[in-house]
Amino acid sequence: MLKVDNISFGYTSKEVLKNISFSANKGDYIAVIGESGCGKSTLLEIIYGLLHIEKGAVYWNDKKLLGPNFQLIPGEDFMKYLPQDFDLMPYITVEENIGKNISILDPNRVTRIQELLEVVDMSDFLKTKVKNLSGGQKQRVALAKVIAKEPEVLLLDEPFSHIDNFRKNKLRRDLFRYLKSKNVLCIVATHDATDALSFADEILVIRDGKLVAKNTPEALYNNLTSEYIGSFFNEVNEIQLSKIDSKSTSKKKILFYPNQLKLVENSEIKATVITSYFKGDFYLIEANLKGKIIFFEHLEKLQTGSNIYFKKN
Ligand SMILES: Nc1ncnc2c1ncn2[C@@H]1O[C@H](COP(=O)(O)OP(=O)(O)OP(=O)(O)O)[C@@H](O)[C@H]1O
Repeated sequence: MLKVDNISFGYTSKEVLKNISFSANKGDYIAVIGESGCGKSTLLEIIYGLLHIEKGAVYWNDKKLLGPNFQLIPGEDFMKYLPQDFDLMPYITVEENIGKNISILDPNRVTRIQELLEVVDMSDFLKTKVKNLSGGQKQRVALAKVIAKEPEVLLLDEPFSHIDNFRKNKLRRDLFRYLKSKNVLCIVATHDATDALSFADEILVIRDGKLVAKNTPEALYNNLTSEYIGSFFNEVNEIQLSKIDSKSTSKKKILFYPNQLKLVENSEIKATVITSYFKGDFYLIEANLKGKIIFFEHLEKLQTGSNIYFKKN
């Protein structure tokens, strides 16, 4: 089990991580989300042992990890960390790069490299020099390289940021299935809602260096209590209750997703259409409701300026 116990850290006197605690088990996939600069990469670097912490500690199976001030080479052997600027050697081939993380004494070396390249869908590039690959291809090779060592803990920082949507979905499914089968604990810092919602066992939400929520994807999505968290997954409407309930005089604000508003023939909740955004299966409609911008889903495009009426699901 990995235990992060009350860690705080600052690059300068200003703390960028504050009292972070959580634990995770082998085989878990934990997604770390939060706005840019909130401290996600810093957290991964502390866990891996690249940054020295004065406050708090990180434990693996009850053993306290020493951190960079006590190691000749910073970083733990049983972990692998893939930073945002994936570290590959450009002038050697894909095969040689991945081979760097597999012992030359391993009798299955060649088949392991092939198996890893299959996971990231790069089998055709075995003999290609890394400098001749695109950004997304390099990222896939970098992923194959970090899993080559069969780490017990894998820390990935924005692992699919250079990969097109066309490949991303299959790659995510193949990679996370592979990591589960090997019982690897994987912690991923991500801006991508699908990385977190569809694959994670648990999501950690960081805001201004603090851990503000930790829960399953379903619990976080369905219990919409914070615009900060909800807007990571979808558009979030925040509306004063009295604007959608004529009987209410409450100043209380409620939060809801676009699919929780339904268009009706007539009602007391009237809005004006601003724009319709095509989303594939539906249009996301932006409308003005008594001076407040709201979003809702609708199957057809709506005329800008037309009046519409709602009820809340
Ligand atoms: N080497 C450094 N020296 C000083 N400050 C740093 C350093 N690295 C990061 N920071 C600062 O620490 C804070 C947290 O940065 P971090 O990279 O952990 O955020 P993040 O959540 O990973 O951001 P992003 O999503 O943009 O990658 C930011 O304010 C950043 O400017």
